[in-house]
Amino acid sequence: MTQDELKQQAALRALDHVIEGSIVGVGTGSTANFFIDGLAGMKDRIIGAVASSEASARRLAGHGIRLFDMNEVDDLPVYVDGADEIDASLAMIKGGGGAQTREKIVAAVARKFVCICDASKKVERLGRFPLPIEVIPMARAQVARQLTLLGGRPVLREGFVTDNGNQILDIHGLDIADPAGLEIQLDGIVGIVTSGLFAKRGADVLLLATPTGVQSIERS
Ligand SMILES: O=C[C@H](O)[C@H](O)[C@H](O)COP(=O)(O)O
Repeated sequence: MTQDELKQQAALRALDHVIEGSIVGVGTGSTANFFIDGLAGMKDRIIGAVASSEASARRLAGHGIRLFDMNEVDDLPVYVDGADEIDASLAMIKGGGGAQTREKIVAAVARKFVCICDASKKVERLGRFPLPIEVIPMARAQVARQLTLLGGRPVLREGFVTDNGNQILDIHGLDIADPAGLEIQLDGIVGIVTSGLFAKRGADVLLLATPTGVQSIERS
C-alpha cells in the first residue's frame, strides 16, 4: 500500500467523527486534502467548514462546501488535520506546509482534534522533523539567535511566505524532551508568531493508517 493510500484511509475514517448539521474545522496538507475530498460526499449533511489555510479554503470551495470565517463561528465540534510527527501523548509537530498559525487557532476553538496520519508520522520522540516556526520578518534574525541558544539550527524557508504574510524558520536538531515546556518557552520569544509544536493542545484522537488497518488511538 502506498503512503498516499494510507493517508486516504486515515482521512476517510475521520468522516465518522463529523457531526451532521455542524460546521467542520478543516486542516491543511496532503492528508487533509483527502479528508476534504471525502467531506464533499457528505456536504449536504453539514452546514459548512472553517479552513485553516487559503489552499484548503480553495479546495473546499471547489467542492461547493460553504466556507465560514473563524470569527463567525463560536462552536466547532471537530477539527480534522494531519501532522508531520506525533508522539504517544498525541503531541505533534505541524507546519510542514507553513500553516500552523491558522491551524492552531482553529484547533483552539474545536472541542475535538482528530489527527489523521499514515504510520510513518508516529515517533517515540518529536524532533527529527525540523520544527517550523512562523516569524514576523523583521524579527527573523533575533528569533534565529534565540533558537540557536536553545540548541537548534534555524534554516530560513527560502521563497516561502505564509498566508499571514510572514516567514518560516525550520529549526533542525532540537532536543524535544518536553514538548509542552518547549512550546511555552517558544511562545515567550518576541517575534515568534506561532511554533509548530502542538502539545498544550494536542490531538484528542489519532487515526493512524497502517498496512493492516486504521488504528484509533485516544489521548489518555
Ligand atoms: O502546515 C501544514 C500542516 O501542519 C500539515 O498538517 C502537516 O504538514 C502534514 O501535512 P501532510 O498531511 O501533507 O503530511
